[in-house]
Amino acid sequence: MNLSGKRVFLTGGARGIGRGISEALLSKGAMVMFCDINPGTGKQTEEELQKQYSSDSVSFIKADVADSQQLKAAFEAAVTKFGAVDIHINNAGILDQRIWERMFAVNAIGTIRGCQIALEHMRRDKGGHGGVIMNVVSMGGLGSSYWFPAYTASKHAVIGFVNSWAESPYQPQHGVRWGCVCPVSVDTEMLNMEENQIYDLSENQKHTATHKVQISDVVDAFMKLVQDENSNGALMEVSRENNGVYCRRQLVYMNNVSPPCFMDNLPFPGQT
Ligand SMILES: NC(=O)C1=CN([C@@H]2O[C@H](COP(=O)(O)OP(=O)(O)OC[C@H]3O[C@@H](n4cnc5c(N)ncnc54)[C@H](O)[C@@H]3O)[C@@H](O)[C@H]2O)C=CC1
Ligand SMILES: CC/C=C\CC(=O)/C=C/C=C\C=C\C=C\[C@@H](O)[C@@H](O)C/C=C\CCC(=O)O
Repeated sequence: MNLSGKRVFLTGGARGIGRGISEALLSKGAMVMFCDINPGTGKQTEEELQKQYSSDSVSFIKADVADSQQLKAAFEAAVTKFGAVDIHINNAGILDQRIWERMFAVNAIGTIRGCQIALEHMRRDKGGHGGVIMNVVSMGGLGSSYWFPAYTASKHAVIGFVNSWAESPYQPQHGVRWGCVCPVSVDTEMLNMEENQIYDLSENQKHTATHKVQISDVVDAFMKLVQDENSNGALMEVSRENNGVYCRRQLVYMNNVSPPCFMDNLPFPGQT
């Protein structure tokens, strides 16, 4: 997929992985509008990216993804500015077991709502132009993680939702391609946690020190996934062991026959 001229809306782009993805897309000629709950960092990032690229190609809008009206208004602002959105990226997320219901509202409900808003806009069977919906999930969404169960559940919810749309027999009519990047711990502000924010903080810190990856690793994997037009409903792991490897790479629906799912890290047939 050629990213030049593509119109992107991304959530949680003020810093961290979201900012990294925005920069990579801008460097390929895409246009990005990003939202964030933090107006100070959002504005600052907007200024820095506008200097580096151009003021037309990137802009910030304040929105809390857990607030349906704010999220919808932010997405609509991108549609108004660009004419349409081709790529929607749900990235905003938090990790704090003390406020697990809020965490669900942001990670699961905010992401699912983002998918629904983007799908309604993009689906060809309702007059849209098709598009791509990508999600920054977590390796926690692929299995169990006893040190943050509710966070893990919020990420499982996203994968269940995305899989269901990606595998729909109507997916070809929708013309929307789906994907999830699933990183292990990433060296971002999210790792700066207080006691009680997760269970077993010290054990987790030891694990993180030896396993964490960098934002650039997630960005590289994301760029591979977003450009791979032969994927739909793919889950891409980002870890030191399996960086940018498909845990599941699902073929685009063909002839109305359920496509194969690859649930391991073996190379996709025909790939090295
Ligand atoms: N850092 C890590 O170890 C990992 C992070 N992830 C996921 O990656 C995504 C990005 O995380 P990071 O960049 O690491 O975190 P981060 O904390 O550095 O950045 C998250 C951004 O999202 C924004 N945000 C938070 N709540 C929001 C809301 N309600 N509405 C709009 N914006 C909001 C924050 O203000 C911040 O700018 C999250 O979904 C996270 O769960 C996944 C695996 C590992
Ligand atoms: C410290 C927390 C910071 C950020 C949040 C976050 O998302 C971090 C996640 C870090 C690690 C999660 C690992 C979870 C792993 C288990 O669910 C595994 O059982 C995954 C299972 C299979 C993966 C596919 C494979 O390798 O075959």
